[in-house]
Amino acid sequence: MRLGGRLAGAIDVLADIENRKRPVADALKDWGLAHRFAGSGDRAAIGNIVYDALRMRLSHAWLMDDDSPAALAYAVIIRQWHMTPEALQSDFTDDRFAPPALTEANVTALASRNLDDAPLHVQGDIPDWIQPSFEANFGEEWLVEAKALAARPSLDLRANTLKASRDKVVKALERSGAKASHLARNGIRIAAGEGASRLPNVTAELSFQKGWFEVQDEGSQIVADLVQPGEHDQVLDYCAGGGGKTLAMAAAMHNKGQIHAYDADRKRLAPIIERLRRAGTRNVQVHDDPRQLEALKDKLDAVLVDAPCTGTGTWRRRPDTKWRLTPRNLEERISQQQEALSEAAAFVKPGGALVYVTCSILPEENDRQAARFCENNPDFTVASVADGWERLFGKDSPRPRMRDGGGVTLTPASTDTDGFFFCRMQRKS
Ligand SMILES: C[S@@+](CC[C@H](N)C(=O)[O-])C[C@H]1O[C@@H](n2cnc3c(N)ncnc32)[C@H](O)[C@@H]1O
Repeated sequence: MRLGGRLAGAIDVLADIENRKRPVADALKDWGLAHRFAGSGDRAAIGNIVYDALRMRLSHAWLMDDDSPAALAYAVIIRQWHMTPEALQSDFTDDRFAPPALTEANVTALASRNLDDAPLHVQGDIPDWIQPSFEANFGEEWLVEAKALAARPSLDLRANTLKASRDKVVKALERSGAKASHLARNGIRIAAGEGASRLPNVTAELSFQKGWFEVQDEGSQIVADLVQPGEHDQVLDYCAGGGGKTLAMAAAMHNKGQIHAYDADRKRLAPIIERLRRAGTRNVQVHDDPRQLEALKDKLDAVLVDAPCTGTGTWRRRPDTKWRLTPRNLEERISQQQEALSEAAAFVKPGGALVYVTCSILPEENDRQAARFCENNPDFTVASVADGWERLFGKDSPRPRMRDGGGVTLTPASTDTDGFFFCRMQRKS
């Protein structure tokens, strides 16, 4: 397929997502099934246009004075893939699969509008109602943070040191452009490509089947590292889900001590079994019934609550969720977080730690939750993360946003990772 056919395909997918309120992955998959002649390169290029359009939906629509799927898709090629409207039109003249040309109104708007004149939330490509939360969290830097959340993310992997060193994994994935990450100790990064370029399917590699590495954002690796579980510790991962953090902690503990992995949702927990097997993990017990945890009350050195959240820190990877999020969703997540925190706290032994993590960058879900928890549970106080950060990642490493309150926020703009919040609350001895 030439660019015209790919652009037309992306317009169909964007229309499907909008009309039927469908997840991006489902809409892309259906398009692929209905167009079996399209090769993997075509499908990847269409996916790139769709994801790029959703990441910068507001600013694209403002500059085109049009939020139709066609206007958004054209804006991607012109603004993000750096082709001029003239070059595009000449490329499309003999392409019968190309979409209808840009409208006169689009061309005029694009030539005359300047994004500096747009409302600030449009410049930052975030929903208007969430701007005050960004301002509260990042002060004058909020627009920089918002813009960084609209960029394409890299593909991040974690070397599973139970089976292979980071060097060994980097070598195995050399032809994919894999390099050691700057921050995470076992992190490996494959840079985001530009335009139609696609990321490699690393899970098809033999080295993945052998358990040498996991796909995990560097931010997620860093927060798991910051838990700093000792080799003889008893740890509970209370919201273990598919086990991303459990696996990272199990390797950091050198397969020693004990991790209990629990999740209230059995379906989310299910994939952990196969992942633990592939990783060669021997220090994890999986629990899908809260009654199995009864005997652990007041006994554990560290309890991790990787809480359900709005996922605002992962907007680069899941840009459709940016536009679906509502104030009501945020309220729901806040109350689920409070519930999970108060349930999990019961397992922390005197002198132990309750670790609170989200993949959100909103203060309502982060510092404010930690502060509220400590206010209601005077047995717990927030501990500083600064020393641990230096010890783990070095003095000169990029710094997350640290607050006086003790929690740290990782962001694409500060640490070049997904957005994550980490806070350690120590229980009195
Ligand atoms: C952010 S996800 C966890 C991701 C996982 N830790 C990882 O690293 O792959 C949050 C999880 O919390 C679980 N959850 C929500 N409320 C819970 C509760 N009260 N008790 C236990 N798990 C809960 C959800 O089912 C969901 O799987």
